[in-house]
Amino acid sequence: MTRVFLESIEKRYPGSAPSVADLNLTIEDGEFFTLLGPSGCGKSTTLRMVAGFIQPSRGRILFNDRDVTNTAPNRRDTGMVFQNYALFPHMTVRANVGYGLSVRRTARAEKNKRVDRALQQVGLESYADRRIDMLSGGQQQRVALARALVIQPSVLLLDEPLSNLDAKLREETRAEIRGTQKAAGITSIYVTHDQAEAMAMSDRVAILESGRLHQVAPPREVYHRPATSFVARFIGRSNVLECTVLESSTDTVHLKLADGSVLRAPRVAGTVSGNAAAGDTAAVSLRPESFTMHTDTGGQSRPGTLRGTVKTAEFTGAVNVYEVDWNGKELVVSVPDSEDRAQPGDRVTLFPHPDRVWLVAP
Ligand SMILES: Nc1ncnc2c1ncn2[C@@H]1O[C@H](COP(=O)(O)OP(=O)(O)OP(=O)(O)O)[C@@H](O)[C@H]1O
Repeated sequence: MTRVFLESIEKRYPGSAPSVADLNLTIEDGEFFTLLGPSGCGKSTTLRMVAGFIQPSRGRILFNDRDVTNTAPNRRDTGMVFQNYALFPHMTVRANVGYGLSVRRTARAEKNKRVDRALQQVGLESYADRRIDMLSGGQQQRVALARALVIQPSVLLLDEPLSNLDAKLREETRAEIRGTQKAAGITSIYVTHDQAEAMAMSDRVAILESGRLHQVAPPREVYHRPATSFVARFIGRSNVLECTVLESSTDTVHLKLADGSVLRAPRVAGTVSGNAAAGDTAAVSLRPESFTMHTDTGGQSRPGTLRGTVKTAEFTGAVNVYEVDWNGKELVVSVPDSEDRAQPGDRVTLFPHPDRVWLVAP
């Protein structure tokens, strides 16, 4: 039963901007929590501070009420899975998994019992006596997971564990890791730059950029209610457009786009829209699938719509993806395939669904 608290954590290397700046996070007991962001955003540095390999320049790290900020890595009670597995290739699976217990001088019978259980947890019972160099990459990564689980850590730390696997194996292994973590109920912190992986596996995701935290939320919320334009663009695809707030009522914000079109967005307390006031400049995120699209029949523009010209049309199976030139900007629109397909050069009217118009911090 472990909650992890990061309190005002900063990591600054001499002569450069902070790698991690004023980071506050609470990771709940049993949670699968992911640190997500592009290369260099500070996710590995954060994970390594929790492991104890890197000392924060400022702030505290707590496991429940135990302050571990100055505790040595081997006394923190964490298990770690690395990108490159870090296994002993000439030793057997059993010897690798049991290594941490041997170091801790665990009695042989107890050690065997725990190794068997860990191998069972990752589905590798029948490989116990194989040498590591005779396993596939995915199997090696499962051995690395078993080795971390066998010491029954309070917190499991995983640093891009799937990035050496090919795409298909990565998808299979992510489901296995997630299943094993849930069954074991261990508080876990996972680092990845792959947003699809983060969305598929996590209870909650923290999105970092240049050492700064943009948002912490469950995957669906991050997708449908991104806090900032960076999150809207980094998670899936989005059309992010500058706008001005015209007025806000109890549950709706009216906004004006660059071409003068007026859209309505839901007003939700605790988000950018909740604080929107007339005259503010903001940005609006419109996911490609949040539109319906019709071939333009001319006449006056209707309120709440955008008019543009199709530049490209791509059939992808279930949906057609269009690039639409709107006011000199390229919008991506994804609509279900139908008889009424638009062609490049067609004038179209886009109807954003009012519930899917989402205000974000610029
Ligand atoms: N030992 C160091 N000395 C100076 N700067 C460092 C050091 N280690 C990391 N950094 C810098 O800190 C920032 C964050 O690095 P970090 O490795 O945490 O990023 P990351 O998000 O994990 O990236 P990646 O996905 O590429 O591993 C980067 O700008 C990096 O250059």
